[in-house]
Amino acid sequence: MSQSFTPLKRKNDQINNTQEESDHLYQTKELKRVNTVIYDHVGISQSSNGNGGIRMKPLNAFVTPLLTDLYQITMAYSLWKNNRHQVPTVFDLYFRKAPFGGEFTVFAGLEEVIRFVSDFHFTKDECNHIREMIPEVDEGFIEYLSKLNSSELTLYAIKEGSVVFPRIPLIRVEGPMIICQLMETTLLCLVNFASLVATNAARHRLAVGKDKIMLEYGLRRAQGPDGAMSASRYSYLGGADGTSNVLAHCFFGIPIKGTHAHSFVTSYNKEEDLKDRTIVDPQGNTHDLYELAKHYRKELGYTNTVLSELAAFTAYARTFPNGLLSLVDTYDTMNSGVPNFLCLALALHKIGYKAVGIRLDSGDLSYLSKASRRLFTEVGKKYQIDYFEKFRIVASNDLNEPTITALNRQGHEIDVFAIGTNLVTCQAQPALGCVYKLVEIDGAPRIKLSQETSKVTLPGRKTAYRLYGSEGHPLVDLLILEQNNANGDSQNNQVPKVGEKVLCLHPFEEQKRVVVTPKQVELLHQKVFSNGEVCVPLPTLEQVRSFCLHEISKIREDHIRISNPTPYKVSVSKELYDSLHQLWLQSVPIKELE
Ligand SMILES: Nc1ncnc2c1ncn2[C@@H]1O[C@H](COP(=O)(O)OP(=O)(O)OP(=O)(O)O)[C@@H](O)[C@H]1O
Ligand SMILES: O=P(O)(O)OC[C@H]1O[C@H](OP(=O)(O)OP(=O)(O)O)[C@H](O)[C@@H]1O
Ligand SMILES: O=C(O)c1cccnc1
Ligand SMILES: [Mg+2]
Repeated sequence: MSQSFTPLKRKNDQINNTQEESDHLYQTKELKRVNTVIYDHVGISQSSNGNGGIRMKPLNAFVTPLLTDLYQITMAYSLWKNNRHQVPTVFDLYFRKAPFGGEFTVFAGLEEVIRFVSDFHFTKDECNHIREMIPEVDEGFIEYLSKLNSSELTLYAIKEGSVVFPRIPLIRVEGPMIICQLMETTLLCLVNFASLVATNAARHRLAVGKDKIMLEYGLRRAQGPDGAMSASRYSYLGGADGTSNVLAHCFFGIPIKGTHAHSFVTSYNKEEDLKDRTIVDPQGNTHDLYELAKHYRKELGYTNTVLSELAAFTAYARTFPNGLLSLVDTYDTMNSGVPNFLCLALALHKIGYKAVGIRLDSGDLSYLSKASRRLFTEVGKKYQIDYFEKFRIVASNDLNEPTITALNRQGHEIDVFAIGTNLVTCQAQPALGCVYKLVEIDGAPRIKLSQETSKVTLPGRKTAYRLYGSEGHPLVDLLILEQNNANGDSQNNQVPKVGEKVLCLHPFEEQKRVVVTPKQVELLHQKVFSNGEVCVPLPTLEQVRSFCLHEISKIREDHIRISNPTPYKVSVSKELYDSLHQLWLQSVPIKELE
């Protein structure tokens, strides 16, 4: 391979930006500016490449056909050389094991997949790069690539935000071998991290509980800028209520939240650093806020609190008189931070404003949250101010699922869990293992064998149904073979029906089988892309998040609980079971013993 390198610039080539961004994009005025500066690929555009359909662009400019492994391109070249490139194929994208020792996964990343597929084409620059990388390449192949697009691809997928289980194809890709194969790495890259983060967020959400707020604070610890943007987006999808990431707010419309850092407190070294102590009340009268706070400090006997901290809180309160949320652990949470906050809360109250609360960022968060709440209630009672006992308590500091579970066990008074590192880096499991496997070629099912049964692929063109029980919970996901009729339309064989018994078999363990009489049957796959066009309206991030939370609420509690969850049943129809095992037998070479 040649080592020469020409820097690549991918512009808004070949696309006439004749249509403004459509409503489904995350729009705010600011957002559009950000889009054009940072992500020059954003927007829906009328296609100019002949297929007449709507094309969408990936939100991230790195998402191009070259965001792939070299072997995809060398294989593509070989397929073309050997005239195998047009052979019809079917590929499944699925995972084998749910992450974090759990039994469920939240499927995310589909919108980016659809955008990537819809925009799929090699620019002139990219073709030149391929020519540089493979000097022996035939010019005919480069010519072929320059005209290649996704018009012959068809994608079926489960809805983004769905709760999904092992072995069920999340996406089924159909089309000529060359283009299906060229999808592999990029699609996996787009689905794996997105689904991992969404699942991580969903699990943290379950730990935190419905009535509490969960914020994502991970930007500084994320895996680079792209990791951070994806992490904020998919944490929100999976159940976070907001982020501290400003660009994610501007770009995706995620609610933005924040407090202040220790440096803001330590930057005040002495009282005199607070040059202006005054504040104007809602009626327009000026008060000395700092003196007023010190008055309460004396009245309450909090004489040992750190005055420079009180000065810092005053400075913040002057800036945001109705938004004071103080970080209270810089010097001593219970002997300085919380009392100082209360002095300012009283001063603000006196002149017609309301403080918001505190953030705890170290120490025993159970004990400190309870002790703070006690003090809020005590002072609130003393001065007969009702809302004091409800001051918001935000907790941060390396929170993760086990810590949150421990806090729940011990009891706490935390209202908001702000989670950074563990949420965005998925420290408990850094990758999801979605794979992309060939399951049919030229109409014939294909199988990939393995010593490990779990790695054997399920051959053939399959679709999935979710069968629900009488209590409204999903009982089992069932994969059945799908066949094409003479028109090329799909025809479902043995489709499960409400009220009719269905035999559901474990794909590899014959003795594990159940008969289900579903109360509701849900088709999981829908056609999302065909004939060069996106076939479904893309929901907003907000809609996908609501859908995700609703789907999680439908799953039986024991499947999603944190410790020792019950495995959810993923099964195959009798026809698929027979086809799989027949193919398996045919494919295993018979060993000869001597
Ligand atoms: N009640 C609790 N039960 C279980 N874990 C807790 C509890 N309170 C806090 N934690 C967790 O314990 C860890 C404490 O962190 P660490 O040992 O670094 O101390 P720290 O409080 O941050 O001290 P420092 O002030 O030195 O930074 C954090 O991960 C925090 O989330
Ligand atoms: O702990 P995380 O879940 O990653 O949440 C984000 C952390 O980032 C901030 O401080 P930083 O960690 O930068 O400094 P600190 O630990 O000294 O507070 C914040 O105060 C949190 O502690
Ligand atoms: O706003 C905050 O409190 C914040 C944001 C990011 C990281 N740590 C804290
Ligand atoms: Mg920290």
